[in-house]
Amino acid sequence: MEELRIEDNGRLGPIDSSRIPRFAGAATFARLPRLDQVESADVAIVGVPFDSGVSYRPGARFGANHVREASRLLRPYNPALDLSPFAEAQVADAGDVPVNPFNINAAIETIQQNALDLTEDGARLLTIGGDHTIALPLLRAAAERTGGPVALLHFDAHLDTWDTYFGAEYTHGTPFRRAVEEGILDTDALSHVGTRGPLYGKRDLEDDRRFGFGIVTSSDVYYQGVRETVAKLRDRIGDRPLYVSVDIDVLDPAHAPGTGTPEAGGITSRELLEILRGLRGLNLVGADVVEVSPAYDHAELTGVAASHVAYDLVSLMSELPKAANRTERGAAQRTTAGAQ
Ligand SMILES: N=C(N)NCCCC(=O)O
Ligand SMILES: [Zn+2]
Ligand SMILES: [Zn+2]
Repeated sequence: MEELRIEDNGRLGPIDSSRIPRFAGAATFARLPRLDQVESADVAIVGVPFDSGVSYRPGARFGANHVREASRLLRPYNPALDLSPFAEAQVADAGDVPVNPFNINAAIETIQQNALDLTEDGARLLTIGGDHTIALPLLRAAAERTGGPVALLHFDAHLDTWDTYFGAEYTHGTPFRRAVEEGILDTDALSHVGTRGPLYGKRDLEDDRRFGFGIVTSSDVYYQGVRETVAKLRDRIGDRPLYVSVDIDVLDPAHAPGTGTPEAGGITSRELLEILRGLRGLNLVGADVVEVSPAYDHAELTGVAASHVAYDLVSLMSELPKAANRTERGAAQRTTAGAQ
């Protein structure tokens, strides 16, 4: 069947929802073309169906396709930024990374390799998870591409700088401690936003501070508001290469019930979107939206919130030039299959 896509500014855009009902056909993110349907992408969106690193409720392996389904209603013009992201840049859906559900180390390696492959030509990568374990290989790939440590802006109810769970080093509660240990994060420019909820002990916060993180808690966002939050974050990030990781549980469970480790007292989707829009112009080299677990979702609330978060992140990326990669890995070094 003919796809009847919008073409704008030479870019192959979404299927035209005025001619093919938006609820028809297979879902790609925002009904965009698949990566194999375009010559090359400036912004690629990839799914990582992996949830073998969770400590509580499972199901985030189904998150990427849930977000794709919920993204059918997105439209091509973003009024909040006065921008048409799919005309500004060629954006495409790269499908899912074929991750091993039984071997976390193998999955991490596959994710890293696929992220490197997808960014080889300077494309900026937005990943839809998956549990938060996947941020580690994505950060490794981002740091390899930029040729040094990256700034991190981490939206989450949780710190995710814990050490181990049941002796396991690579879990969804530990990616950012591992990343600091590996030297791939710029420890002058690390921020958590939306943190809240009970911890194991005060030591969690002491460790986190020692690693270099600054914290804007969920309550801080409430008391100081979006503008001051954005100003503080921008100040800390400066012009460094920036990776943004969004755990959807940063939102209050009322806004995003479909997640694995929910905590009361979260920020609203409006606050999150406004903070993201406040990052306009920063050197966003990569981003993810993780921890969407559809079995716990209701009325697609979480899927819709995550799809809008992804849309605004793609909008920010669409305005940036292709990334100037500092390092490149030859094809011979690749050991894994390309994204499916
Ligand atoms: N990354 C997420 N969503 N959660 C981490 C929670 C770790 C814990 O169960 O203590
Ligand atoms: Zn979390
Ligand atoms: Zn997390």
